Amino acid sequence: MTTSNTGSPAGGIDPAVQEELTRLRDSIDNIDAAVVHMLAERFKCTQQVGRLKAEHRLPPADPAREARQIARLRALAEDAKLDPAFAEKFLNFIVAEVIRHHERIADDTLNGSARTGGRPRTPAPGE
Ligand SMILES: O=C(O)C(=O)C[C@]1(C(=O)O)C=C[C@@H](O)C=C1
Repeated sequence: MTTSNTGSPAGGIDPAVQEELTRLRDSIDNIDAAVVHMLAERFKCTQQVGRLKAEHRLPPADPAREARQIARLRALAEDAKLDPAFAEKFLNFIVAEVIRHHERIADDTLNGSARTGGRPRTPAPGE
């Protein structure tokens, strides 16, 4: 091709099409904002779970719980006409991040940096 693709036709976008696109993008922006807020709330809960697990020396990951969550979300996705494989991948992506947080909290709890307000603990002499 000799012309570059700028993403819009040379004569500009039909105003009716532009209006429809803007309307849909406004909804997408609202949905994305809701997703971010819901994820933030979910992470607030999982941070508390991470602290509880660390205090009681429980393992960061619970594969049996994850299996139940995946089965449930796959069924919900199917009902909602969302690809269940995508729903499973999305949950796994989030849970992997949660487990990383749990491991960090457990580490901080064991090493005492939680008592220093999250700052790295000063190592003892010879450490
Ligand atoms: O329910 C727990 O035990 C959690 O730690 C939360 C959570 C989750 O993000 O949903 C994360 C890790 C576990 O493997 C299972 C579930």
